[in-house]
Amino acid sequence: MDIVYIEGLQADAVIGVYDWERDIRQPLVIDLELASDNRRAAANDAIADAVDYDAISQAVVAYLQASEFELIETLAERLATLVREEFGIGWVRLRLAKPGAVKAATSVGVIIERGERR
Ligand SMILES: Nc1nc2c(c(=O)[nH]1)N=C([C@H](O)[C@@H](O)CO)CN2
Repeated sequence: MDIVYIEGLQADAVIGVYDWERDIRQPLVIDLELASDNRRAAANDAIADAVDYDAISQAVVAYLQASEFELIETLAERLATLVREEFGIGWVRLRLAKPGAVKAATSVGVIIERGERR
């Protein structure tokens, strides 16, 4: 299995459990590892045969900007489903960070893996 990755994808979203968080947008940072078999794309030198990190980045940012969940767990789960279903990705590892959430921490967040790694 090969991997196509996206690192440090940033967007602001309505996210959080507290009342004050429902009226503001907060920065989120996403890292994605996407299962791929890069051999066909490499052999044909064709984007049509590749996992298109640009198209996936655009879809993820659009989803983040429109989302209004309370928990980052929920958002992470929905993003993993979006990537797998819309782009036919068999396995994804997703790290969702909410850097401003805890004053004493550089960042907090979740890491999930969904699908079969093969
Ligand atoms: N496991 C989680 N813990 C917390 C979350 C969360 O989404 N998942 N959210 C918050 C608050 O919204 C916090 O980010 C405000 O600073 C607290 N704990």
